[in-house]
Amino acid sequence: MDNTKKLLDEARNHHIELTQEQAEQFVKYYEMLIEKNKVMNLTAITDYDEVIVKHFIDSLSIIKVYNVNQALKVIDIGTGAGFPGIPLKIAFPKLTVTLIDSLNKRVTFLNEVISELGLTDIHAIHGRAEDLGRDSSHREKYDLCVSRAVSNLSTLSEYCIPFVKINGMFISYKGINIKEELDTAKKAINILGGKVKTFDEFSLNENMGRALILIEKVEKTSMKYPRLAGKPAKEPLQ
Ligand SMILES: C[S@@+](CC[C@H](N)C(=O)[O-])C[C@H]1O[C@@H](n2cnc3c(N)ncnc32)[C@H](O)[C@@H]1O
Repeated sequence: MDNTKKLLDEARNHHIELTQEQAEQFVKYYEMLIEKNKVMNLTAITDYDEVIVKHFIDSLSIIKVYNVNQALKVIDIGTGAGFPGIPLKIAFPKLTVTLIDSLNKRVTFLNEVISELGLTDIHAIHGRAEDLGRDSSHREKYDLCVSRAVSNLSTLSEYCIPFVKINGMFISYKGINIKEELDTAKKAINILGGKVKTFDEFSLNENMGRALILIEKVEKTSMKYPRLAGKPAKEPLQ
């Protein structure tokens, strides 16, 4: 089956409607990912069918719990090869997206993808969450912060919550069985001005359980946070 048709069908199975042009952008992104993966470490998953589900559909699964089909300012922390930020921008073009990663080589790749796919209102920035979260042009400037596979929820909350506006949302993409991790992180979330709204566990396919944790920003984050680079990972708030 043709690659764009496969993607359109799989997206439809997950109640996501894409246009032919969007499907072509996803296929181009896949090709660039596989090509660049030969010279740098971007993804352990390379099979097209697996990339569709485990990277693309997983990134878009947020639509189950949050309306991303609107003009929101979104930041993706520790985006790596662009997940979930690039699939979100392709599928929901009204979003304005900022991608952050501490590895410059990955940011260079992301800029190549943005340019090749002709995406607009999306920027890739090289930096650490701990530094950019203190920068007034990013701090408390986003409606939505997303992050997948970067750190435990306590550390991640210190990276992410400072970027979110009051009444905005931080959504963490996790595997299932997150109850204990969530309980451990609740105090940190509270200290940072967040409040766990809900979490949703679901299956992407028969052997891939996933969870999305929604954390609402209810108060301004104290200027004490994020702490200096490295500290949130070394000594997670508890
Ligand atoms: C395992 S990868 C996950 C990438 C992508 N989010 C995904 O789901 O495929 C984690 C990424 O987070 C980045 N990262 C880790 N700590 C970071 C920090 N403090 N600030 C910014 N990026 C960070 C790493 O450079 C890496 O690209």
